Amino acid sequence: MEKDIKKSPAKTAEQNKTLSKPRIFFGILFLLISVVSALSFVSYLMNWKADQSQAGTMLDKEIQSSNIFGKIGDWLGNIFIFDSIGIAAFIVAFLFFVVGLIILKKNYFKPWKTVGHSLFFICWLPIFMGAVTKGEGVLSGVYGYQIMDFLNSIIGTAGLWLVIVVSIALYFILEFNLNPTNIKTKLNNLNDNTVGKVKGMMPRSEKSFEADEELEEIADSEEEKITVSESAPLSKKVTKDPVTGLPDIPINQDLETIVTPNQTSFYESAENNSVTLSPTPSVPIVDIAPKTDDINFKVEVAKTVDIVDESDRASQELVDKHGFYDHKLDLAKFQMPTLDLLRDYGNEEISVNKEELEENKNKIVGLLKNFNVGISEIKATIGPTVTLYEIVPEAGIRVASIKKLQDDIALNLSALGIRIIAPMPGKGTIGIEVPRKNPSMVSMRSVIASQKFQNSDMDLPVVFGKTISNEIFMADLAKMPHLLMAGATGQGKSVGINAILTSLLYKKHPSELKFVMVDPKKVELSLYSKIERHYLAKLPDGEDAIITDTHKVINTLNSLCIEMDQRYDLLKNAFCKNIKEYNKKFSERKLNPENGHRYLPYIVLVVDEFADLIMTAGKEVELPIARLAQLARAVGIHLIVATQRPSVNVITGMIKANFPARAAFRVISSVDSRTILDSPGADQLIGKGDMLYFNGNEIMRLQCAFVDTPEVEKIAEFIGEQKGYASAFMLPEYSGEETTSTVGAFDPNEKDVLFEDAARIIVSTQQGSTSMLQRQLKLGYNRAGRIMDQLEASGIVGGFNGAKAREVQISDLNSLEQFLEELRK
Ligand SMILES: Nc1ncnc2c1ncn2[C@@H]1O[C@H](COP(=O)(O)OP(=O)(O)OP(=O)(O)O)[C@@H](O)[C@H]1O
Repeated sequence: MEKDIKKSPAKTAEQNKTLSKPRIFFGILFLLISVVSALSFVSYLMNWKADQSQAGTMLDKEIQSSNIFGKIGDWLGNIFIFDSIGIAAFIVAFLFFVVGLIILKKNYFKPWKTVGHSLFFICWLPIFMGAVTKGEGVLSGVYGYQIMDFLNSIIGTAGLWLVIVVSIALYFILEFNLNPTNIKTKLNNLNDNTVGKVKGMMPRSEKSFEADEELEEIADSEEEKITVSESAPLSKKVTKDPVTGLPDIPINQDLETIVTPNQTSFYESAENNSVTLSPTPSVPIVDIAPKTDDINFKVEVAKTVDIVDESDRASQELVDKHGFYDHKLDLAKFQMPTLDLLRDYGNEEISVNKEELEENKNKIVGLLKNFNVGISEIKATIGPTVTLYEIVPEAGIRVASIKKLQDDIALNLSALGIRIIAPMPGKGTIGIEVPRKNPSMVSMRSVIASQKFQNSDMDLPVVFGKTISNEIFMADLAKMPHLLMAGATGQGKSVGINAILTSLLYKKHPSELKFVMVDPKKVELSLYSKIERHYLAKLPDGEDAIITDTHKVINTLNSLCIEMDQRYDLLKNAFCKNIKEYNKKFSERKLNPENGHRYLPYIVLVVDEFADLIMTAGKEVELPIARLAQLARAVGIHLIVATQRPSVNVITGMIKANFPARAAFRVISSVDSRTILDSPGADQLIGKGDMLYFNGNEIMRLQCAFVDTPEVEKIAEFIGEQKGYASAFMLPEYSGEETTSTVGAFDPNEKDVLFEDAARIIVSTQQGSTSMLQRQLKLGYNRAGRIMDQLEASGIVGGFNGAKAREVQISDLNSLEQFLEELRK
């Protein structure tokens, strides 16, 4: 026992770290009481005759005690040894020791078993000592002597000894399951063990000795674990079949549970220490695994379990010590934004204007009658901005004939934004959406405060607004998994982006979510710069987290691709299919940070004006975006790409194919609507947040929730004022071509085919600007940059001049032509 404490001081210290202070205090107190009383008892036994006369003189300083712990020791000895149970008092000291260990969570002893055994001996030993000493001395104590005397008077000396012998014999038979066959087997085993012991006396290397100790330790702890969960099977574990000598295991008992603890520790320790170990008698495996071929087979079975169990055990140990990994711990005090940051726009109850309803109904019915379309039923559902009239046409009416009437109905109702849904999916009706004269606003506050949003367990919950039946509409960005947004200027696209970002900010802790923001318009997303150290991600050399420069966008997108590849490697090494599984495993401490594992926050890339990027950087932006859209979903990278111009050269087939979720605000033409939604309708919207959402199956009309710039500002301020990380989340460094291309000596063989054209443009305009080259020659940034470097190397333009254009060294085109002639030679 002491050996156990000594042999792993580091481990003990580590465990103490996790013990509460009162636990440590009381644990040590009990251990001290046990040691003090044991020493007092020893000292008392040696000096009791002399000291007993001093009983009752505790406070008299004149009188000295010869007990090692003075009068207290003397007093303890008197109480426990003389007045009560004699030398069985040592068992009491031992019990204190066990209690101390249990408080310190050192489960070397099984509590109830220990208490049971101790009680038996506390009763039996004093009587036995009484019978042996006949009441002479203190070994039996008063209790032992009295009982012995009492029994003696009733059943005589022979009867007394019979009781003593029978009781101890019964104890051993019950405890060790002794019967004649068993004893025989034990004796046979004893012979084997003697040989083993002789072998064991051979000198062993220090390493193998340590390994043995470790084996014992692991076996102990494993055994303990099983006891906690399956105490019954464990008790059966040690019993053996009297005939075969094999472990006595019920048929329905899980063999692995029994064999595993010992086997596990055996193999693991052996591997860890790189030495071959023969199981020693101290390792419990020997108890349950006599040397027969069958048992070897069991060892094989256990070995498979071994690996899983051991890693689980290691992570379980870590979890026991430190608890689950808490990714929020760095910003443990972070407060999620409160509702009062969002403006209350007052009553949002939908007012029912009966006259308007009646009027519209009559107009629809009348018009359809004029075109010989009979209606058997009509029903109105009032939404925030739109009323949906559902009609059931009479039998024999063709749906197409009603669809054709869209413009006529719009004219008749003299309303913009009429949409006919024929037929309504899953309803067997035809829907006519008619905008209301006095639409009600859907505030961000009302949707964020809703039960639906508050109780949502989506990974990346996005609340868009309300449907036309006035229900709150939410979608999980993690499942979309990428969103394409389009809408002509002033139709609510920026408000829509803010609504998405706000929903995420209200639900996700900074450790769980990072945004990469691209804002070529420079003003739309600048509000979010305040949350840089909480929620934004950027390149290690990036100054601003919100990217406005096309050149930096390319680097950032490529860096995101690297992050995606790295995340895939991490997932592969962790045998996880997606980021959720991976993070769960990481939190359960099953992944070692030393192997590069880390908690992975979701990354949401937001591009506010995609058309602008495509126009300036073309394929260089399109390719990484398409790659991310194709692959990044499983690793938690999601894209929100918005554009004012949903033309086919901006939203190419490659982009469209990888963005299953689309949100369309009002667009200018039905061609644009088809580009974004693959169907017309977005051109019929009424603006101001009226939108269509397509999730790959059906198109839904929604009223986007309204969140104003001052509200977003308040939220950003609220977050920004709180303690954040030291910097923004760092994306991997991207060392693309543009960063490696250094301006060296000019090599005519390597010059770009457009080199001369570029030189002419530069000289004729006298402007050494890369972006001008991009525009004029319709090049991507990288290529234009490379040409500019070549122009610099050849001496046509001067060196890089910060924000200013480069100096042009040749003043006119004639001189340039001569110069180029020279270069060609
Ligand atoms: N959900 C909404 N509810 C009510 N009004 C809205 C909503 N969305 C937008 N609006 C109104 O429309 C105006 C323009 O919206 P927003 O700034 O989002 O347009 P946009 O499409 O982003 O334009 P741009 O592309 O030029 O930035 C807002 O100022 C607001 O008055």
